[in-house]
Amino acid sequence: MAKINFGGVVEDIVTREEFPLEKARQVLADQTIAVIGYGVQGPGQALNMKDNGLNVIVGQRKGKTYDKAVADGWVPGVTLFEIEEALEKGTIICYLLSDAAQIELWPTVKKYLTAGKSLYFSHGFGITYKEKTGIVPPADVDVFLAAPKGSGTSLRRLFVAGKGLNSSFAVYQDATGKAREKCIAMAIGVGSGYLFETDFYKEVTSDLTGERGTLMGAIQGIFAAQYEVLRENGHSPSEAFNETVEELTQSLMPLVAENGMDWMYANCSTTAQRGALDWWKPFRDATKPVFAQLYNSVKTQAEAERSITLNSQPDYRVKLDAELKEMADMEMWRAGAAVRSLRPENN
Ligand SMILES: NC(=O)c1ccc[n+]([C@@H]2O[C@H](COP(=O)([O-])OP(=O)(O)OC[C@H]3O[C@@H](n4cnc5c(N)ncnc54)[C@H](O)[C@@H]3O)[C@@H](O)[C@H]2O)c1
Ligand SMILES: CC(C)(O)[C@@H](O)C(=O)O
Ligand SMILES: [Mg+2]
Ligand SMILES: [Mg+2]
Repeated sequence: MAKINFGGVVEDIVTREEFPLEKARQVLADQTIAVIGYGVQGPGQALNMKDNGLNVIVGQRKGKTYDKAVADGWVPGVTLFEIEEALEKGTIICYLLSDAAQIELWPTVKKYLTAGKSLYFSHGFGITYKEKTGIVPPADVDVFLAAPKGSGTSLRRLFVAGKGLNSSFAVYQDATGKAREKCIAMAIGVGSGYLFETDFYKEVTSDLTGERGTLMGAIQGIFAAQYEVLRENGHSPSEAFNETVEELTQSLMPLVAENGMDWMYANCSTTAQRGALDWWKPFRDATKPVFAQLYNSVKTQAEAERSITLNSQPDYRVKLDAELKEMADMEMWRAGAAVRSLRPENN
């Protein structure tokens, strides 16, 4: 493992140089990798592994998503199967159903986890909350995870562009003595950039915090707050949207991604520098208690409980669609659709 200094803290990291794709292919040469579920992570991981020369099949129930798998080039009866058939053929079972569906399907999956097989996750959820999920793998299978730090959509897009999302990896159970090398090989195979090690608890705890926090929940909240203040003070929707979201995503964030926010601060107007230097701490101080509350809600498993209970109800889809529609109907995101349609590349 490479020792990398992250701002003063040295961590062991796996890079593609130390664990090249060729090594991943050797480790996984005799394996049939069954990707169960073809939602968001399923397609990204399955297609990347196939393009990386690994032996991959997909297990998906019939319907629209199965048809999408066919459209993506998976061949029924050859590389695309009903879930149970894929579970039977697979030696590494990639459990990429939604976290709620993983609970429902677990009794079926467990039947096919015979000695020496591997169970792969992209989240620490099912195992960490085993008292709630009932997901307790047999002792004679390897259990590990590789969790791409981003959407399955970007995992695929970046792979196609010759880049890679970073992933965390963790081994929960090593029955064969080979779990760790299989885990790393899988993480490289799905198209990761570099890998950092974690455990199932830390993965789920940081992931639930991140997606509820700065990655989605907090940022949506801050967008809404600023947009509302601008609108309440007479600014037009286009002005409010451009100054809240469009400039961030189109201009500043790509630069922050390349160079960091410290560079961004050093490369804006002196007027912006003064104000942004003055205001970041009040924003930190105002939101930190909310982040502490969020972390606590994750730690006490209240978030897991809520997610399992609400996502397992029969009318879950209907209720979710209503909540998503409410967001899509916000003036801010309707203004956003209009702004996006005006981007030169969309004309
Ligand atoms: N979405 C992401 O980008 C992302 C990123 C990192 C990790 N993860 C993790 O990866 C795993 C998969 O997440 P996802 O977002 O790709 O899942 P998803 O919500 O897109 O669902 C995946 C599949 O589950 C199937 N499914 C749902 N209910 C089912 C049922 N009752 N019976 C059979 N099949 C059913 C769907 O057909 C779909 O193919 C989860 O553990 C998630 O936390 C997701
Ligand atoms: C893409 C995310 C938000 O990082 C993932 O954690 C998810 O659950 O979808
Ligand atoms: Mg997540
Ligand atoms: Mg995540």
